[in-house]
Amino acid sequence: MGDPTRKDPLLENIEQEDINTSSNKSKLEEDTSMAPHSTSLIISTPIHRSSSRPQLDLSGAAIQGNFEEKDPTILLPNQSDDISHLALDIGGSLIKLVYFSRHEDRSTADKRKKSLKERLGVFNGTRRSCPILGGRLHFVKFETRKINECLDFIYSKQLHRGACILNQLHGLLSSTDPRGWSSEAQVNENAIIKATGGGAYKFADIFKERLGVSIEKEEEMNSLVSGANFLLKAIRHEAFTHMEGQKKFVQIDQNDLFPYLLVNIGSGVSIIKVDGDGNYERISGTNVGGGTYWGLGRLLTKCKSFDELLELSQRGDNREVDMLVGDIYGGLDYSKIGLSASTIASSFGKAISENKELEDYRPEDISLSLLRMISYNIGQIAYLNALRFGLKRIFFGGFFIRGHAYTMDTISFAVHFWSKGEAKAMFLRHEGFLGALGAFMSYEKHGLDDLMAHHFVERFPMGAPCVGGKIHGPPLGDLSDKASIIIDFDLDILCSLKNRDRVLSCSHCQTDLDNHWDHPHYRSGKTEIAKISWMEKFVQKGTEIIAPVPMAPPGTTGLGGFERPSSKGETLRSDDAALNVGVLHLVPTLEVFPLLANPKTYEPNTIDLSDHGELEYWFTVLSEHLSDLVDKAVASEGGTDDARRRGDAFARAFSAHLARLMEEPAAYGKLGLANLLELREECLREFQFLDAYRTIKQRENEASLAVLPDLLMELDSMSEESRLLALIEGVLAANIFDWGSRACVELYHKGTIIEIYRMSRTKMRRPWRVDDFDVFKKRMIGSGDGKPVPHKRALLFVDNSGADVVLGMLPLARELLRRGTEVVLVANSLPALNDVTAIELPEIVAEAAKHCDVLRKAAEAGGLLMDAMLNIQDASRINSSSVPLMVVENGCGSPCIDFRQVSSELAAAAKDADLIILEGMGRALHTNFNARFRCDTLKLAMVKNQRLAEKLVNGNIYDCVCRYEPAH
Ligand SMILES: CC(C)(COP(=O)(O)O)[C@@H](O)C(=O)NCCC(=O)O
Ligand SMILES: [Mn+2]
Repeated sequence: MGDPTRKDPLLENIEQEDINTSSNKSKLEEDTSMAPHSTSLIISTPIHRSSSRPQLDLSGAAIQGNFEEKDPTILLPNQSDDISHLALDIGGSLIKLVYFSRHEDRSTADKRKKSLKERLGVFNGTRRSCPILGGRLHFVKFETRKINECLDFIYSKQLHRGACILNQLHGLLSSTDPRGWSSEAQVNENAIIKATGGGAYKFADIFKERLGVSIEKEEEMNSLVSGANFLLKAIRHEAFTHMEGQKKFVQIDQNDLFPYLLVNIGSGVSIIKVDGDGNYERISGTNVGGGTYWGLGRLLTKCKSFDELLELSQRGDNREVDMLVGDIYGGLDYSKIGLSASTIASSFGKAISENKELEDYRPEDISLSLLRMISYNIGQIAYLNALRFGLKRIFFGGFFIRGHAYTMDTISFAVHFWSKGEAKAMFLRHEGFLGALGAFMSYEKHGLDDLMAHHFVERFPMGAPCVGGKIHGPPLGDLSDKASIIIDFDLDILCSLKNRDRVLSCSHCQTDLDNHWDHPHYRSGKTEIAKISWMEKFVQKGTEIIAPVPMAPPGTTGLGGFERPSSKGETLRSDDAALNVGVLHLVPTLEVFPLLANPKTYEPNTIDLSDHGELEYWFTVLSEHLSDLVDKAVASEGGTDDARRRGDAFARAFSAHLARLMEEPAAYGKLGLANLLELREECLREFQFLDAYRTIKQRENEASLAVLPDLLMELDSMSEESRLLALIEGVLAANIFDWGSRACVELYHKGTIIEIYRMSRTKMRRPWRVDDFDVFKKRMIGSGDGKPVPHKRALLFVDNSGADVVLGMLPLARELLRRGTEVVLVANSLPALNDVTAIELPEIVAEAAKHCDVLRKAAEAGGLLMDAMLNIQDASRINSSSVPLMVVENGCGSPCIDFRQVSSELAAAAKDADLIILEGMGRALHTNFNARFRCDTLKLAMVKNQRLAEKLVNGNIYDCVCRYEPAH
C-alpha cells in the first residue's frame, strides 16, 4: 500500500506556504468559570494547616443540592487534593490495598449550563442520591513481610484519614456549626480502616501504633463475595476465559449472574456458592492451594520468591518428574478410556521409580510438575463442586493465579476435561483484590453499591505526581508507585535519579535515612531528602519500568494431551504492571446513551485490534505522530524548559504504555482504537498539557469566522436542494482540518487554511465512497408535493475546530434551525487534538451569530449568548419565536465516542431527539460506523487515512462517507 502522503491528490494546485504553528507560545489561562457552584451552606472557618501533611481545604465547603437529602454531596471547592477511602486484605503473603480518591466535581454548572439543564429537563431531583463526587479506585499490593512499606504508603498518601474526615464533614455540615471542625489529633482518634484477612488481626496493633488508626475487621468470605459481585456487575471487561493461551472477555448479564461458583485460590482454596448479594455458602475448599505450591516449591527448588518459582515453571518439562500414561503403556495412548500417552497418570510419579535424588532433578521441571499438580487438582475439585450444585459458571480468583497464562490454561483444561466441555473456567482481572474490594464495599458511606458499568471508566495507571502544578513525591519505586504517590508535602521531596537503592541521608543531621518517612527531621519538615524531581526520574526510568518483556506468541498447553506448556514467555512479570488492572475512574454522572438501538450488543470500535496486523499498524501510526504532538504540546505551554521536560516525560510515558499494550493488548480489558486515542489524551493531561492545540484552534477559528459571512451569502442564493447538497459537501470538505492525521498535517505545511478548504471543496464530487445523500435529501425536503415533517430535535456531534465546525457544521445547524428543528451541538468535555470543546463553542457561536440572524435568535433562545442571558434572570422566560440552538458536553475527552458512557446532559438532550449527525473519523468511522440508533442517523466523515479507506470503504484517502440510516 505505499505512503499515502506521497502522491497527494489534494496538493495539485496548492501554493507552497509554510504554516508554522509550533512557534506560538501563548500560555493557558485559568478557567475560572469551572469553579464549583455552591448552594446552601458555606463554611468559612480558617483551617489549621500543618506544614508536612496533606491539607484538607474546607473553605467554601457546601452541601450541593437538596439539604434534606440523607447523604448529600459535599463540595470542597478549594480542595485541590483528593480525600480517600481505604480498605485492606492482609493475607499470609500479600497485602492488597484498595483506595478511592475523591475528586471535586469540576463540571458544576455555570449559569448557561443551569438554564440548559432546566430546558432539557435535568433537575437536581433526578440526580442520583449518591454521596460520592466521583473519583478513582486504585489497586496496590505489597508483600506482607514488607508491611512497613505498606504503612509508609498509607501515611504518605494520608489514606488513613479519609474515612473519618468524611464522617466528620457530614456531621459538621449537618450541624451547621462552623466551629465544629476539629484538630488533626481528634480526627485521627476515631479513624478506622476496614480490613479483612488474617493480618487484620495480626497487625492491628501496628496500625494503631504507626498510623493511630483502628482496624475494623471484615469477615473474609463475606468480603470475597461482595468484591466479586461488585466486579462482575460493575466492570465491563472483568471476567474472561483463558484457553490455549487465548484470552476472551465474557459479557456478564447483570440480571443473570447468580448462582455461580467462586473459587478463591489464596494460600488455601475456598469454594463458595454465590446465590446473590450477601447470599452465599462456603460449600467446599482444599488445603492444597497457593501456599502448597509456594511452600513445597521453596523446599524443593530453593527459590526465593513465589514469582521466581512461577518463572522457573516457564522453562520446565514435567515429563521428567511426572509419570505419564505413556510411561505405563509403553509410549501408547490408553485409548479405551480416552487417555493420551501424554496424560499425567501420577504427579511426581517418576520420582519413586528412579534412582535419583532431589539434586538430580531440574528445579524448572519440579516447579512445573508442582504447578500442574495443584492447578489440575483445584480445577477438578472446583468442577466436581459445580456439578454437585448444577452450576455452569465457575469464577476463579485469588493471587495464586497472578494472570499467569499457564496456570489459567491448566485450570481451564481441568474444568473442560472433567466437564467434557460443559463447564467453563472464568478468571477475574482483579483476581487478587476481591477481599480488599469487599472490605471497601463495607463502608457505609461509599455509595458504590448500585453503580453500574457505565459509571466506571478504566484508565491506564499512570498518574504523574503533579499537584497544583507542582511535582511532588518520594523516590519512585515502580509504575504503581508513580500512579499512587501524589502528595502535598511542603518541602520538596526530591529523589536520586540513577540509584534508587542508594542510602539517602538527611540534609539536616546527616543521618542515614533507612525509612525516611519515620525520620524526625523529615516529619518536622527540616530535611531535604533529595536531589532531583520525580519528573526527571520518570524521564529516565519511565521506559525501563514498563518496557516490554519479550513474550512468546500464545501457544497451546495441549488440550488433547497434557503437553509441555508453550503459552509462556521468557520472563514472568513480577512488577506491578503484571497486575493487569487499571485505575477505575468513577464518574457517577455518566449514562448510557438512550438512543442506542441495542445497548447490550453495542460495540463502539469498528476496527478489531485483536488482529495483530491492525494492532501493529495503529501502534506505528501513533508512535510516528508522537514527535509532532510533543512539539505542539510544548509550544502550547510556551516552550519553556519545564514544558520541554514534561513533553519528554509524556513521550516516554506514552511510548512505554504503547509498548506494554503491544505486549499484552488485553491487559486493561478489551482494547480498541478508541482506547488508544484516549490514552494519548489522558497521558497528555497527566503531564499537565491541558490543551496542546489551543493556539492552532484559535487561529483556525478566527480565519474561518472571517469567511463565514461570504459562505452564508453564497448558500442563501441557492435553491433548497442545491443548498442541502452544498451544506453536506461543506461538512465533508471541512473535515479535512484534522491535526490527528499524518497526511493532513503534511498538507498544512503546504497550504493556507482557506486554500486547503477551497481545494477540498472542489474535490467534493459525488458519488462519494459511501453516498446515501439522496435518501437523506428525501427525508429532509421530500420528493413530490408533500413536505416531510421536520425533525423535532437534532443532535450534531461536532468534531474539529476552525473550518470544520465554523464552515461545515454551523451552516448545517442553521439550515436545520430554519426548518424548525431544535439543534443541540454536542462537543467534547475535554480537549482532544484540535477538536472543539463544549466550553469553546458558545463563544464561536456568538461570533458567528453576529453575521446571521437565524443563529443569533436560536442561540439566544438556547441561552448561548451570555450577554442576552445576563439580563434575564429566568431562562424559561425568554420569549423567543426561534427554536433553540444549544450546546452540551458529551462527557469525553477523546476524538472518539463510546455511547455506553456519555454525560447526563447529553443523555437528557437525547430524549427528544429524532436526528443524530455524527461527524468526523473518530466519532463516525473509528467508532460507531456500525452502531445503530433508534432515530435517523447521518454519519459524515472524510477518510484521512489510506489504510482505513481501503479497509472500511474499499476506497482511497480523502474519500468521503455520507451514510444515512433511518430510525431503527
Ligand atoms: C485522530 C483521528 C481519528 C481524528 O480524526 P477526526 O475525528 O478529527 O476526523 C484521525 O486523525 C486519525 O485516525 N488519525 C490517525 C491516522 C493517521 O494519522 O493517518
Ligand atoms: Mn477531530
